[in-house]
Amino acid sequence: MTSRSPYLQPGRPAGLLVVVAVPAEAEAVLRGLPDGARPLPVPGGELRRAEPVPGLPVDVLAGGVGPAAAAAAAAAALAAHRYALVVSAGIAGGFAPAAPVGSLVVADAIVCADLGAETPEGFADVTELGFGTVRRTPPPALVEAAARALDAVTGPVLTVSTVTGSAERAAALTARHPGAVAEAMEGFGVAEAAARFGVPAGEIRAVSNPVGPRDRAAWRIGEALGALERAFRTLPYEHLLQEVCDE
Ligand SMILES: O=C(O)c1cccc(C(=O)CC[C@H]2O[C@@H](n3cnc4c(=O)[nH]cnc43)[C@H](O)[C@@H]2O)c1
Repeated sequence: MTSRSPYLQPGRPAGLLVVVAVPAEAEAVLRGLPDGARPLPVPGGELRRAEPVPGLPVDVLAGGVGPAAAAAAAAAALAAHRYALVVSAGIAGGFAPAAPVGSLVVADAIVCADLGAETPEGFADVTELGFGTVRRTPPPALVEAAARALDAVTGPVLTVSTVTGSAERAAALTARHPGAVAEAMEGFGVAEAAARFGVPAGEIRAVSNPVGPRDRAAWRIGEALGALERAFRTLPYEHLLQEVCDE
């Protein structure tokens, strides 16, 4: 096993960190994992550690809603424990027709869609403005293995700080990010924290609502949480960890 990450040393266990936003998502993920997850402290709270494969810990942390809370929570866990892979997970809005309600999505790019400035020529992201990045790319082998196992759609997943509530904004996002399959609020924060620790990151989402005109009554959160549970029951953990260690 070879790895560029200083966090993956031979003989030292390193598992998977799953960062969700809220406790309902954490419970759904944990229902998909073997019983007996135990609490472990992290700065500012606690996570729950399950072991779907002996010696392979899967830690589930509810980090809060939005990219800032997610980044802070992920960084705290990464500083406290050793991980080979970090995954942002939860419910999301799906872009039609690629990602209908109830479907699962695996990000092949994690894109911060609203970090930038309005200019006379339109929106310019921070990369265009000359500061940092708005895109993190999960390891392709990880994306392929997870998507195959979950029968999931793959494509860019956008991180936004405001849930889209109009057809106009949905159209603007797909025009700027062709092929985007979903939007959520935490993925880029988690990926930024992971990058700082030299750990690969991915994003898995279960679609609870279409991205578009605001219709809160149409959100199918129960259905999405069920899909999230199935995803975490199905993931081939050993294979995924091996893929990122072999990168
Ligand atoms: O609009 C509301 O009334 C409302 C009430 C409670 C919660 C919300 C949220 O926006 C929760 C955001 C939460 O869920 C993820 N999520 C799910 N669907 C979307 C979406 O279409 N766009 C962005 N984020 C979404 C997100 O990752 C947050 O964790 C709204």
